[in-house]
Amino acid sequence: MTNNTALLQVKGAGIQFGGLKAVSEINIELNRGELIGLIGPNGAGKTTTFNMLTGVYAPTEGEIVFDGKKLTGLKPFQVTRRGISRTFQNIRLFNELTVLDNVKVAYHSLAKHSMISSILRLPSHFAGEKEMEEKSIEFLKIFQLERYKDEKAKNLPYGQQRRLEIARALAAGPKLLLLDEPAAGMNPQETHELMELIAFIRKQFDLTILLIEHDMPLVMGICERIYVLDHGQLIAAGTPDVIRNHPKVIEAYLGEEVSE
Ligand SMILES: Nc1ncnc2c1ncn2[C@@H]1O[C@H](COP(=O)(O)OP(=O)(O)OP(=O)(O)O)[C@@H](O)[C@H]1O
Repeated sequence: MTNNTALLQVKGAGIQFGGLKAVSEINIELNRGELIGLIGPNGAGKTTTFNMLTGVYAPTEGEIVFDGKKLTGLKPFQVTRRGISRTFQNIRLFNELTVLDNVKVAYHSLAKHSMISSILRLPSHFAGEKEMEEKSIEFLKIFQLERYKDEKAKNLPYGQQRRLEIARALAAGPKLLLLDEPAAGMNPQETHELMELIAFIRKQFDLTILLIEHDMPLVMGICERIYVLDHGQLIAAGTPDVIRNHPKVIEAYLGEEVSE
């Protein structure tokens, strides 16, 4: 099925590492404004899919089209500029930088003032810096992190670090936000707050969101549709109700429990 309004089209994309086909000919289509889940047992190929979408790995088959243009072959920074931001399964913050600087770094790539004006310390540089700082603080407020702005990122409690990572991804001004297990390691209260926050930023920033998550209540509770990967293959796609009762999905997850 082709959809001209789709923001992202993954067309038969896959990747092979030596003899291992980590992801095989998957088709994913995200419409603008959707909040979609990507689930599957350990090692199913979820993070590898994110890595293909963000230019970390070039697919060895198929192609990826984003916002009407081919994405395949672009470098990660080019993908970010096209409008895709992500968070990582293992939090990747600049630990020694302050909370505020972590957001400013992301915002920097989009700032209007140039490197030359920064080096020459032209007035336009300072105007740009000020604007960048103000906007970064706005992001921190949304994530209730403003009071930590001068703390080093590494000193934040774990749940707050996860929120900071999302704030930083958002500061890059994406159209598509990829969240890799954003609730990992959070307690139920933090997870609940995170769900509300994800729903809020989606509306506020007109985002399309693709979410990898092992927390089933979270995925089932907020996603409109869900894609399921197993052994690098897409085994099911549909609404939470369809996925909950899908025989292949039940089998894939039973397999995981047994092997664990
Ligand atoms: N750079 C790489 N080189 C070789 N194999 C890789 C590479 N990256 C991923 N793989 C393999 O691809 C498969 C899929 O891994 P991936 O991390 O995408 O799974 P996942 O669904 O995200 O799992 P989890 O839920 O455990 O994070 C695994 O077998 C993994 O070992």
